[in-house]
Formats: sequence, C-alpha cells, structure tokens
Amino acid sequence: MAVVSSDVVENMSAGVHTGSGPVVSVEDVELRFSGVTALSGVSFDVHDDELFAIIGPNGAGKTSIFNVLSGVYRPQVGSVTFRGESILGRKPHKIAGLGMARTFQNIELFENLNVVDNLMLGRHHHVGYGWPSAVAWLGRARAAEVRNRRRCEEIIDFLEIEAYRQLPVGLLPYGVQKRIELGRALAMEPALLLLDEPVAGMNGEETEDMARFILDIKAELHIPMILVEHDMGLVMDLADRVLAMDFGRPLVTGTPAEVQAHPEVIRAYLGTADDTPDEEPSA
Ligand SMILES: Nc1ncnc2c1ncn2[C@@H]1O[C@H](COP(=O)(O)OP(=O)(O)OP(=O)(O)O)[C@@H](O)[C@H]1O
Repeated sequence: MAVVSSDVVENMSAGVHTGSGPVVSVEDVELRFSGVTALSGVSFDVHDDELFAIIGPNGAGKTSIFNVLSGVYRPQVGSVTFRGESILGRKPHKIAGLGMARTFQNIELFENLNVVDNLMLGRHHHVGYGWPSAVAWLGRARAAEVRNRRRCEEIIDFLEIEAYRQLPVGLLPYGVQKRIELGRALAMEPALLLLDEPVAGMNGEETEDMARFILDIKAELHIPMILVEHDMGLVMDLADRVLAMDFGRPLVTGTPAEVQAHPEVIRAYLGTADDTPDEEPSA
C-alpha cells in the first residue's frame, strides 16, 4: 500500500461509525418471493472495525441479504437497523446516502469514463452545492469540486491505480476494474462497506492484491465490512466472524475456525455419507 498520511486516512474514513451499538443489526429477517423463501430467521450484528463474512453454497441467500441491507428487497418479517436507524422501506439511494456503500458481483462501472471520473461519481453525496452555484461556478461549487477531486486522488494512491487514472476503465484489466469499483465505494466515505464476491474471476495475483487492500481498509481506515465470497481461503484469512447460510437459513455464526469445523457447515459444503451414492459407478 502507498504510504498515506494521518490526515488523508482521516479524510478517507470520515464516514466511520463511532456510536456505541452495532453499525448494522439484522433481526429475524424473512424474505419470500411468491413460492420461494429466500431468507428465514436471519439475525446478525456487525460492529465497528469488524470484517464480517457471509458464506454458503449457491442459492443460500447471501445476495438476498445484501439486497435487503441495501434496500433493493424489503423483507416481509424482521428488522434492519443501520447506525441505530431502521432502514426498512428506505430506497437504495437513501441508504447509500446514510453511508452504506456496495460493490457488485458483476462490475458496474462506466466503461467509457476514466478512472478519476468513475471515482468522482462516488462523491455525488458529498457535492454540497445546488445547481445555481454549479451553473455560475461560484466559490462554494469550486471549493467542493477541489475537495472531491483531492479525495479521489487520495483513493487512487491508496489503491495503487495511479498509472491508470486517465484511462477509460473499459480498457483496463479485470482485476484493476474490480479495484476501481472498490475505489468508487470508498469515495463515498462509507460507514459500512458491502463487498459482493470481490475476487470472483480473479487470478491468484489479483486475488492476493485485493486481499491486501481489504486488510488495508480494515487496518488503516477502520471501515467495517461485510464480505460475501466463495473463496474459502480468503474468507478464513480475512474475516473476524463468519455467518454460514444454507437454503436461506443461518447454520452458525462464529470465528472462521469455529465455522469451518462446524458439522452443519461441513455437511452443507461436502455432503454427508448419506448423500453419497451407494455404489461406485462402474467404469
Ligand atoms: N428476485 C427473486 N425472485 C425470486 N427468487 C429469488 C429472487 N432473488 C433470489 N431468489 C431466490 O432466493 C434464493 C437465494 O438466492 P440468492 O441469490 O440470495 O443466493 P446466493 O447465496 O447469493 O447464491 P449465489 O452464491 O449463487 O450468488 C434462491 O432460491 C433464489 O432463486
């Protein structure tokens, strides 16, 4: 990681929650889609400075949890509070405005815009001036623009993407695009970061880089994170606590070691002896 000064760290982590309770609290959430129960009895808290991972096989409900947190889906039962406020029924952009930033499984960047402009889009909650000032380019608008550009440059240094800053993101390697998407989320100065499969599709070197940046965000910026990821090595290395899901239900929450050794988790991932065929298929 590039060396960053303490005032830069303070700027980049300005949204961090410093209240006494958990930054996010999910209680007994149930989410149904006509015949399908996507989530049932889901409860967890995430605390300041915590890296909380959600794991589970395909269809276990991980993305549904992210969609409930970020306001895309409204659960039929349960409560969700963010920084002490209920966010059920709030629109996704309102929840983002409260300080919840998200990266996506499939990269969602503006391919024709360069890196700086993509990051600037993450700053729109921090614009701080109305259109009359913008049209006349008055002092307030100019000062906010300078401040926003400076924040973006700090993030570019932090994520080591200086070499690409003026290039259209569509031309950049996949691993760099994933890093830019993370940068756009950081540009929001979030109080909570949701990372949806941040290393999906990456090679070994790109995965190591991303793991290092996630650890740097935790150690330097102290932003709590919720990580959904299929790469178990990464989850077990990075997470403070893990929630394992299966068929929309929580199996266990605990430290990575506790979760990895839990019989229900082993069964969900590997199956039991009962699930294996009685006979070896003949050659
Ligand atoms: N909009 C929807 N309409 C109907 N069913 C849905 C919808 N979204 C999710 N589901 C169902 O909810 C269940 C959980 O899906 P979800 O995408 O949350 O799982 P996941 O753990 O994220 O899976 P993956 O690892 O494959 O991304 C699945 O049975 C899925 O088909």
